[in-house]
Amino acid sequence: MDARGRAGGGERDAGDHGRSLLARELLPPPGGEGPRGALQGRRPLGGRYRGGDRAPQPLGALDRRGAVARGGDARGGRRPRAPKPLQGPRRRRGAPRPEEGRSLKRLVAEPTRGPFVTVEGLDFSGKSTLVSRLKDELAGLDPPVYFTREPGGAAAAERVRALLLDPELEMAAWTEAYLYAAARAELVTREILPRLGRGETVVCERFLDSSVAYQGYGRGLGAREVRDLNSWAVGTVVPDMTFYLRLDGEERARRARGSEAPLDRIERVGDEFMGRVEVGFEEISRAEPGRVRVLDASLPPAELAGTVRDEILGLRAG
Ligand SMILES: Nc1ncnc2c1ncn2[C@@H]1O[C@H](COP(=O)(O)OP(=O)(O)OP(=O)(O)O)[C@@H](O)[C@H]1O
Ligand SMILES: Cc1cn([C@H]2C[C@H](O)[C@@H](COP(=O)(O)O)O2)c(=O)[nH]c1=O
Repeated sequence: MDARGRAGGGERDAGDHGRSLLARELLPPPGGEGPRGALQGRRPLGGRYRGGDRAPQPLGALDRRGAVARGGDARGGRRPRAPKPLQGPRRRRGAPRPEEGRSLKRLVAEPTRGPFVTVEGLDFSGKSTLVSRLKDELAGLDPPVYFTREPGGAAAAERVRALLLDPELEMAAWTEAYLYAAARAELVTREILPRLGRGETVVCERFLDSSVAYQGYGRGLGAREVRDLNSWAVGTVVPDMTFYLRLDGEERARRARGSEAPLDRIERVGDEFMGRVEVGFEEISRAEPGRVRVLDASLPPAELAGTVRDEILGLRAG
């Protein structure tokens, strides 16, 4: 349960059961080092990134297969030890399986990556309402649609969520940014990557854009710095499509007043902060019109859900 008493969308103890080959390769051995073997040789935590002038990988730059397949360092630097890539040719759903005689390993390495969709927006813009309708509209599909949220969606990440949203806690802006990134690393490694690798669709309420908007713009840490920090957490996982729920301040304030739940630590920061966060989301959507679809969040919930459902079905159809 979170600060508002809501259960996590995809919360479950990931455990070891049913984990895909890909996930097993990404997860550390017991007592091992970290979510990616790639974390060897990383820059030290703490202090600002002084890694020189290499730009982080632009969001939205990778195609669906490539986003998971390529194991290289998103910053073009030292190549991390790459996970085994999903690099085989794409097999259309229903097409004949590769001919007999090919090794099991080869077959395992050839699933079609599923679409990764995120829902973004300011607090009270209607993300949870939209996602809850989508759960009904997209139930029972094969491959399934998996719904999750950030921060959270995995046992350890839900614990981090509780810390992040605890109104009793104070923390430095970089501490906050690292904790969001840590929760993201857990969710990506344990839940998102394995599912995409099995061809499932993943819909995530908030993702990296929220860190860029809230910590990068809102807290003033810088969009590039926050993306850079998060490159270790997301690896090469980039949303195929992001729905940004745009809502004017007045309607947002009206919805906030109508909410009975106590405000969490971030919601308490104040209007100026939220104004900067909004600028962040607007900048992201301007910079990446191909990935970010802006929705008028004042439309009726059923209309919004219908639009997003159709887009997701379109993505699944390829
Ligand atoms: N399309 C809509 N039209 C009118 N009211 C809406 C709409 N969508 C959501 N609401 C209402 O706005 C309030 C906030 O919605 P919701 O909890 O879905 O937002 P949220 O973006 O998930 O918020 P948070 O990020 O703070 O969790 C709720 O009272 C909800 O009923
Ligand atoms: C992922 C992410 C979230 N936040 C903020 C945004 C919200 O205020 C809370 C999450 O609560 P919600 O009810 O689930 O929307 O956390 C952030 O500041 N940075 C992030 O990366």
